[in-house]
Amino acid sequence: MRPPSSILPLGHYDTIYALSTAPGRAAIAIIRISGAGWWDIYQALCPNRPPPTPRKATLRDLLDPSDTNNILDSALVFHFPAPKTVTGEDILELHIHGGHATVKAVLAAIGQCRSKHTIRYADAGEFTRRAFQNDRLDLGQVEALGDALSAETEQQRRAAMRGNSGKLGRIYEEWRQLLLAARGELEALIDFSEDQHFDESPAELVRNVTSQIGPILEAIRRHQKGSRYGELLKRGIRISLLGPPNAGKSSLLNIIVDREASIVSEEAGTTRDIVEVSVDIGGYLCVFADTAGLRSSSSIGGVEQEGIRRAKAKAKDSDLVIVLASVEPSDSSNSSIYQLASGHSGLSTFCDLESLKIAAEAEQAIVVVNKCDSTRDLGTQLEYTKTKIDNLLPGRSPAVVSISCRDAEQSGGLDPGNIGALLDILQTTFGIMTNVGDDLDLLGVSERQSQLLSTCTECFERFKDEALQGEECDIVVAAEHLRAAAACLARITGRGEAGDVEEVLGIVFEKFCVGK
Ligand SMILES: Nc1nc2c(c(=O)[nH]1)N(C=O)[C@@H](CNc1ccc(C(=O)N[C@@H](CCC(=O)O)C(=O)O)cc1)CN2
Repeated sequence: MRPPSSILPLGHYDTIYALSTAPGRAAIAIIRISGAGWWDIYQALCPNRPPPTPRKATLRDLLDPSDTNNILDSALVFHFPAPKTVTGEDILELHIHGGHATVKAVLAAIGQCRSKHTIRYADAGEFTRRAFQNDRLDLGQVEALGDALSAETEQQRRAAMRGNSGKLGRIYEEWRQLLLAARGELEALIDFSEDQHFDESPAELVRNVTSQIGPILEAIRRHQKGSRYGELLKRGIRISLLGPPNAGKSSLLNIIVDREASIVSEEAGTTRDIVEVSVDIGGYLCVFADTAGLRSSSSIGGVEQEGIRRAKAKAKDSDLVIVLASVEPSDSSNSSIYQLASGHSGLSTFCDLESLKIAAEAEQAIVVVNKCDSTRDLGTQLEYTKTKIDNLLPGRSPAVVSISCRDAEQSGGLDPGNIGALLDILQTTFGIMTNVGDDLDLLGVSERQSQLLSTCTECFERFKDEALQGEECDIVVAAEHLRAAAACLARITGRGEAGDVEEVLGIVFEKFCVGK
């Protein structure tokens, strides 16, 4: 029988197959086969049966090619004819029962099929690589797919899907075409200026091109902002918990992650190193760094001092700083401790100045006042605390929330220890930190793409510098800057004259699993 699809595959690639669902026991497993060899595989497994109707589920017994009395499984099979498929090639999907032995037997049978096409097990990401090679996806979409596959939180998933539409790739391609056209005009000047009459003088032309790239430059800035926010969602929001020893940093972290993630001890200065814990708060991936308690005292040892140094460095590097203040009796041994407000029965609100200094410089900061136990009446004291913090961090007015780790650990109630309020404030803050405006697609710009956009703007700047020379402007040099800018855009999508596509593909496909 002739294969039902008369359309030849686009490239001359091996036929690849793989288990595309997770290995292990499951109700159903899907084996995907991509390439011209699909027909030989189908015939070997379903001898003398008519081809499946394209894109329709067809029930077939799969037989062992070396012993046709041995029915391997009763499966649903699908044929997706090239080129309108996910890889651009013919695809055969076998939806089989998920038992280990069934999957193993069917994979072994496919491996034994005879064909003039080489049939082999796929490498990691190879189906997606085919999609790229056959122009079904651009590099940005491949990256987004990788992100979608590794998304663990709702916001990671949303950011990944934003890069998936191909819209960004189309925009970059449009810009690239514009630049190439402008470069073409400049080069026409260079090549023919002696024997042809041009409406525009070279200086005028360069000026026109400069005004054409103005809006692109603006758009690039928006894309870079989107990328920063998208990365916050994808790689997680890095949060540092700062405060004096025993303020309750580790307890709070443990309550938040709801597991024993870092050492909790009554002894001051036990969290010497930085413990990083990832947690999903309202769909946002948060990476908490539980740092050594900050205190400046000559009596502390070298190891602890190193811990403090690292804590400060980490805090500078984080996206959000949570300063932990607490309500307790005064600790005279700690010179950097600061009394924010004094209250009843010898209790005051304390914070340390080092933490506040770091918060003053942080991208975002929140102050959490711990040890506000239900037994304490702290209303006015907390009001004073808020006012004091606003005075100490002018223009920042960070959210101040009171909690009690002790209540959270010990008692029931609706929201013991007010932790729910803290989590609400965190979520609101994350929303503000990642608010990219109406054009949500900008969240799909990856870090790699953003770096290329930076290089692209550098080329623009060089072009503009050259253009500013007016009559002295060197057209050859100016055209070269435009070519370099266009090449950056080509490397984003992996199309056009993108030189190092293989290298980029290597990086992008590292994330992929076999079967994808
Ligand atoms: N069984 C199965 N489920 C799957 C996939 C798959 O390959 N197989 N996918 C694998 O990633 C995802 C779906 N992605 C797909 C993307 C494009 C086409 C496709 O055939 N596109 C054609 C025709 C589109 C149409 O019918 O309108 C095209 O784009 O030309 C199929 C699946 C998730 N679920």
